[in-house]
Amino acid sequence: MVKNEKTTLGRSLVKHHNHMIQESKEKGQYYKNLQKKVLESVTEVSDIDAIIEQAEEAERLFTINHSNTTPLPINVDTNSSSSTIAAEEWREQQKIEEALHASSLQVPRRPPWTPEMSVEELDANEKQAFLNWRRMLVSLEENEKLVLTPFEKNLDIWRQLWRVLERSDLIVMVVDARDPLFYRCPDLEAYAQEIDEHKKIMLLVNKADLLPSDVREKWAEYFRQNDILFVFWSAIVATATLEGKVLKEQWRKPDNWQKTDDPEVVIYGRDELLSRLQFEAQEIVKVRNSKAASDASSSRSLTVDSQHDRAVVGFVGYPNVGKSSTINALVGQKRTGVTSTPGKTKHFQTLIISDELMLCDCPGLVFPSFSSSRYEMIACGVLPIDRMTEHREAIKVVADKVPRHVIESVYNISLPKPKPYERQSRPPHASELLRAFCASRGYVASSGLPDETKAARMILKDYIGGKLPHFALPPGMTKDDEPEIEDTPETGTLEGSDSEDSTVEDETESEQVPGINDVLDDLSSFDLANGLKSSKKEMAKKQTASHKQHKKPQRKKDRTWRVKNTEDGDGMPVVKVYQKPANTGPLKMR
Ligand SMILES: Nc1nc2c(ncn2[C@@H]2O[C@H](COP(=O)(O)OP(=O)(O)OP(=O)(O)O)[C@@H](O)[C@H]2O)c(=O)[nH]1
Repeated sequence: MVKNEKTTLGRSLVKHHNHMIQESKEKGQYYKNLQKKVLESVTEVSDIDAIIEQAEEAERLFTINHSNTTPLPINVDTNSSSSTIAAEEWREQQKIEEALHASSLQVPRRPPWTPEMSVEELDANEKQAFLNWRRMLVSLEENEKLVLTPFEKNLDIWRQLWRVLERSDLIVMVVDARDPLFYRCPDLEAYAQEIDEHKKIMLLVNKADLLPSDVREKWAEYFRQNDILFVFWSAIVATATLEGKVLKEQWRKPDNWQKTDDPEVVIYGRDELLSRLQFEAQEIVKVRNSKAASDASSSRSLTVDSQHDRAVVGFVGYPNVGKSSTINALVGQKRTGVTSTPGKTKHFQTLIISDELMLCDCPGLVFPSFSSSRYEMIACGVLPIDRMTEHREAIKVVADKVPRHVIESVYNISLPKPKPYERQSRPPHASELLRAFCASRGYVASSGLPDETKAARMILKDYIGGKLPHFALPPGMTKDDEPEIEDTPETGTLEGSDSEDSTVEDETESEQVPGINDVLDDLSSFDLANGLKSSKKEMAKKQTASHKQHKKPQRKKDRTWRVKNTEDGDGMPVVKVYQKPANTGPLKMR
């Protein structure tokens, strides 16, 4: 009897315990779901997701408005018929179409509002306007020659931008100095002026420490010619100076950074930037206030803080361009989170600097664009590396932009030379770069093949962080105008005769049809590493040391890339070096 009682009590205790666990699990899931909903950047929506999401939204709006919404056209097949036209010709036509539709590529506008509107009304209007905007972009994609790259699809993120634009007098568009136009959104400038004609946009060309001064000069010229207000800046250098850190040389010679007589080419310091921002913003406030005094009806365009005569400067831009780093440097302490992962800032923040100046940090936004591929966006740091599915596509962007000898020098690797029948100046193939990198570091996946995914991630991090130097030139400038990227010692990858051959062929730049000897040569030099030093010397060594070939089975020899290069000095310890964000490394600034 006593035993029975005990068993019942035990059972009910266990039952109660299990029940509590179940309850807490459910709660946990609930809060997790809630958290997920908070504010997440959405740039990738599959067709089916888009259909479901838009159907839900359309239905919701229908019940609110009782109005008929036309079905949203979804372009499910974006690739049709393109295969029939030659790639080059296709690209040309695409460019024409892109230019034709450039003006349709707008950022979404906030619908007109008044303070008297109810929250629900405001919300419904904004959602309807956003849906119309998405519809417009989808209809653009119906044109098979137009391909939109991933862009921000979360209304709440755009809402943050709307608020920052409305509040700010001066809007600072932060761009990455290595390709300022990629990160510039001209329509944002138009939109800011639609809100208030007095607002101005300034291009803050951040990460200027990664740009040689002669390239800065070229960009300065371009900005001046196109009436673009700009400032060269480096948040990382300003922060280091503020903290009294001595920045040591990183991967290039910094001595010529400030070698310029042009005050507009100099990289601004913190105090200079603060006073310039304050000056520009206060000018705007002054003009507006004097206009407002004569025209009382323009109260709608007054910024919130203009009542206090405090100028507001808003920072906007793509993810990862350095908005938060800039604000931290300007404020003088860490007020907003900084990481190399795009999309860190989720909500806009305001920071009062003084009675005269307030700063406003907006979450990074991926603006709609035609011109760049998803992989370019990953390589440029605006989409997270985690979104990379085809790592070779992303590495191709790197291989195309960083000169071959620079890659070899930075990584201390030898990339396979172009075959005699190929264009001698061709960039390395992604596969060549990845395999040479894996070989030098001994990266092997569980399958036993080179761990290209790991290599791709590391290379991309270096490319984004600045360890692999690269930069774009202003439109209209050719490669001949490109200054040589410095600090690239001869890697000694090329045998004397080979390099002579290549100089001759470089001049002609023609691709020849491979002869039978070339094909046989390629086959004989083929190995899994496809990028190791398969030089003639090595071949000769293999042939003469025939006794070694007898001792080692062929299979083992073909896989030498797995363990090769440990004597090259940068085996696994490289991980320690390269995993550290490149920009935390010290730089010397004069
Ligand atoms: N070399 C260099 N790197 C910089 C500079 N400014 C920022 N970075 C780096 O760029 C990365 C992104 O910086 P953040 O300040 O987080 O960029 P953000 O624009 O606020 O990013 P989101 O939060 O995604 O909007 C970090 O790894 C920074 O260390 C700079 O002037 N020079």
